[in-house]
Amino acid sequence: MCLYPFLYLMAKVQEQILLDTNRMKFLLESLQDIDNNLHRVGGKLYIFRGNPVDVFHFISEQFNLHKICFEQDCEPIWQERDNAVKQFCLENKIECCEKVSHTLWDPHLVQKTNGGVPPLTFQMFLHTVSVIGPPPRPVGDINWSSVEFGTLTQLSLPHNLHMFQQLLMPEDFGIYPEVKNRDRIVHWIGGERQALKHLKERLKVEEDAFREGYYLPNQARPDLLGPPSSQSAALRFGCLSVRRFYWSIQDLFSNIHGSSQVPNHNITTQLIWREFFYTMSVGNKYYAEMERNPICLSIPWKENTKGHLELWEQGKTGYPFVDAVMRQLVQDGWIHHVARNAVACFLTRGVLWISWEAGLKFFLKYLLDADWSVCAGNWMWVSSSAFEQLLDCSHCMCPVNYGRRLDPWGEYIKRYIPELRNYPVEYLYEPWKAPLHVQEQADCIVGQDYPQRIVDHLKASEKNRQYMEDIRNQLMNPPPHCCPSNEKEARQFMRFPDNCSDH
Ligand SMILES: Cc1cc2nc3c(=O)[nH]c(=O)nc-3n(C[C@H](O)[C@H](O)[C@H](O)COP(=O)(O)OP(=O)(O)OC[C@H]3O[C@@H](n4cnc5c(N)ncnc54)[C@H](O)[C@@H]3O)c2cc1C
Repeated sequence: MCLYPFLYLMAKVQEQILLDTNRMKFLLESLQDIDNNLHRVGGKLYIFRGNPVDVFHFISEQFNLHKICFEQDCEPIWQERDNAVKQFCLENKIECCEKVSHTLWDPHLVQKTNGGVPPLTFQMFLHTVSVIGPPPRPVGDINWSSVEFGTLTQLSLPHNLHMFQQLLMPEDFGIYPEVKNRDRIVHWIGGERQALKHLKERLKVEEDAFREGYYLPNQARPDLLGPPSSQSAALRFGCLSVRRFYWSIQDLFSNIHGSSQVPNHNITTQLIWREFFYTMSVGNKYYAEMERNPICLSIPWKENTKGHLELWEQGKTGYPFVDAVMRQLVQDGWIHHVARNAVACFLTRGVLWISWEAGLKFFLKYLLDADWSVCAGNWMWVSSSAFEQLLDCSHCMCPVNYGRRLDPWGEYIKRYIPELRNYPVEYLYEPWKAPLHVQEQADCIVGQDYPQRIVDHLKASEKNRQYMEDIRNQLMNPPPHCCPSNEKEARQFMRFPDNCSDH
C-alpha cells in the first residue's frame, strides 16, 4: 500500500466559523503531532491550503491517485464541501472511502432507525440507539510495517493552492492574537499524544469515582481550578477517538463492578448528549439559527441597544462570576460546563434577554472545542429555545449564588479578575454591596476600577420569567424541538443538585 496523508485545512477554516488564536493553535499543534508521529515511521504530513477539489485535482495530476479516505462530517454545513469531493471521485474513477468515526453511531442511521426523523427527546434517542446496538469498538493501531510511503518531489503549484513546508502558526492564516487576549493561564495542547496522556489521567478520576460508588465525576464535582483534563477539544479535532473514550470508561466500569452485556449509558451520558446534538442537526442547515430552524422556538429577544452584548463578551458585566468565565473563555479557550451554563443563561433567559444566536457566535469563535451542532444544541437548551416547562426561569442560575456555590473561596474569580484580588470573599460575588471603605481598602472602586453591574439581576430575571410564561401561554402547539424527557434529566443536564433552585 502506498500512503500519502493529505489534509485539507480549508475545511475547518471556512468563513462562517471564525477561529481565534487559541483554537487555531490547538489545531496546528494537532497537525504537528501527526507529522511527528509519521516521521517516526518514515512518513510526512503534507498540508495544502485551497479548495479541496482543486487540491485533489492537482494531486491526481501529479500521481496516480486511486483512493481518497476521509472521516464523515455529518453536520449539514460541511455537506457541500464533501459532496463536491465525492463527485470529483466519481467523475475521475477514484475510490472514495468515507468512514464514520467522529461519532459513536452514524447519525444518518439513527434518524433512519427512528423512521426518518430525528429522535426529538433524549429518551427517544436512547431508545433508538438501543435498537441499533452498542457502538463499534475502536479499531487497533496501524501496522506501519505494511505501509510503503511515496515521496513527493518538487511540485509546481497552481496559483490557487498553497503547500506549507514547515511548522505552521496561526499568523500563517491571518489569525493574530487580539489585544484583549492576555497570556493564557491554562495551556491546552493539541495532538494525539497529549490527548492519550489526558485520557489516562481522566480514567484514573473515573476509576476513583466508580470505587467510591458514584459516576460522572466531572459533573458530580465540578473543578474550576484544577489542571486541564477535559477531552472535548481532543474529541472535536479528532485527536482522541470518541469510541476509545467511550469504551475505556465502559470497560473500566465492567472491570470494577462486573461485566455486563449491554453498555451502561448512565456512566457516559455526556458522550451520548454529544451524539444527540449531532443527530439532531443532520439535514437541518438552519440548526444554528432561530427563525428558519424548524426545531427552535422563536422568542422575541431584545435588540442589543444598550451594548450589553459587548460587555458580556468582554467580561465587564459587573457580575464577577460571569465576568471571570467570559475572560477565561477569551484568554484560555476553554470553560467548564457549569460555567458555560451560567454565562449562557445570564445572556439569554436568565438576565439580559439577548438572543442565544449572538452567544453561539462568540462561543464558536473562542471555544477550543467549538462544535457547530453541539454548541448550537446546548445554546438552544439553555435558552429554553428548545421550549420546555422544566427549563423555565424558576430554574435560572443566579449569577451571584451560583458563583458562590461553585467558587466558595473566590479563587476562580480572583484568578481571572485581578482587579478584585484583594476583595473580601463576603463581597466578591456582589461587589456593588461593599461599603466604600472596603472598596478603598481592596484598591478597587466599583464603577471606576471594576464595572458597576449593568442590570439588577433579580428584577431582570423576574421580568424574564413573566416573558417566558407569556410565550408559553401563546404557544398552544409548540413546534417539535429537542427537549428534556423529564425533570431529572433537565437537572442532570444543567448539573443542578436534586433539591436546588438558585432563585
Ligand atoms: C452553551 C454551551 C455550549 C457548549 N458548546 C460545546 C461545544 O461547542 N463543544 C462541546 O464539545 N461541548 C460543548 N458544550 C458541552 C460541554 O460544556 C462540554 O462538552 C464540556 O464542558 C467539556 O468538558 P469535559 O470534556 O470535561 O466534559 P465531560 O463532562 O467529561 O464529558 C465528556 C465529553 O462528553 C461531551 N459532552 C459533555 N457535555 C456535553 C453536552 N452538554 N452536550 C454535548 N456533549 C457534551 C464532550 O465531548 C465531553 O468532552 C457546551 C455547553 C453549553 C452549556
